[in-house]
Amino acid sequence: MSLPDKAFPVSWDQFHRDARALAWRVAGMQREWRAMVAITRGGLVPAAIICRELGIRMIETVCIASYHDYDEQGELKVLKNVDPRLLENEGEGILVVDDLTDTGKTAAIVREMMPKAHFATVYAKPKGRPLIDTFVTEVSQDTWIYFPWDMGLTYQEPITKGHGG
Ligand SMILES: O=P(O)(O)OC[C@H]1O[C@H](OP(=O)(O)OP(=O)(O)O)[C@H](O)[C@@H]1O
Ligand code: HPA
Ligand SMILES: [Mg+2]
Repeated sequence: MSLPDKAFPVSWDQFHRDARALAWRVAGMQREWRAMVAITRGGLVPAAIICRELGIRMIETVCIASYHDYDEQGELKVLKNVDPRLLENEGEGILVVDDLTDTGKTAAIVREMMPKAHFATVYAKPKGRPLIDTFVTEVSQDTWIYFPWDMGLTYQEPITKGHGG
């Protein structure tokens, strides 16, 4: 796997704060949501935080699998679709949640199913941004976001090691 130029590690605390900030933004729209759709698997985490904040109890998933590398994304496969009732009215009143949009390919597939749904992600990269209605933080396209559920505590070399410090 090739490594990204820049790394953006996110702790559980920071993710909770950022997901809550996304909930505040969506709450500010003062809309009633028919249901929330989480894009698995990454979207399940912000979905849990946001549905709690917004009082949404009807939670559905759309399950999409992809082979992912930093600069390469394989074919996307829809493993499970949403309940057809949510597709009524082109997804109007549905809040779709994911952890991030990168190339926008995942969001584009779900957008095709529900063109009128509201798409919210915690993080966004420039290519995916046009596909998303609300997000919290934008990072550059050459940044890899490291989510807390993909990380563990490891020893860090001192910054000055090997530099005469
Ligand atoms: O905008 P894109 O380039 O499509 O990338 C964004 C998607 O990639 C990640 O999911 P991934 O497919 O890695 O699967 P996961 O959520 O199961 O980890 C992330 O959770 C988004 O869903
Ligand atoms: N981080 C984690 N998963 C991802 C990313 C990222 O920056 N882009 C696409 N899937
Ligand atoms: Mg995902």
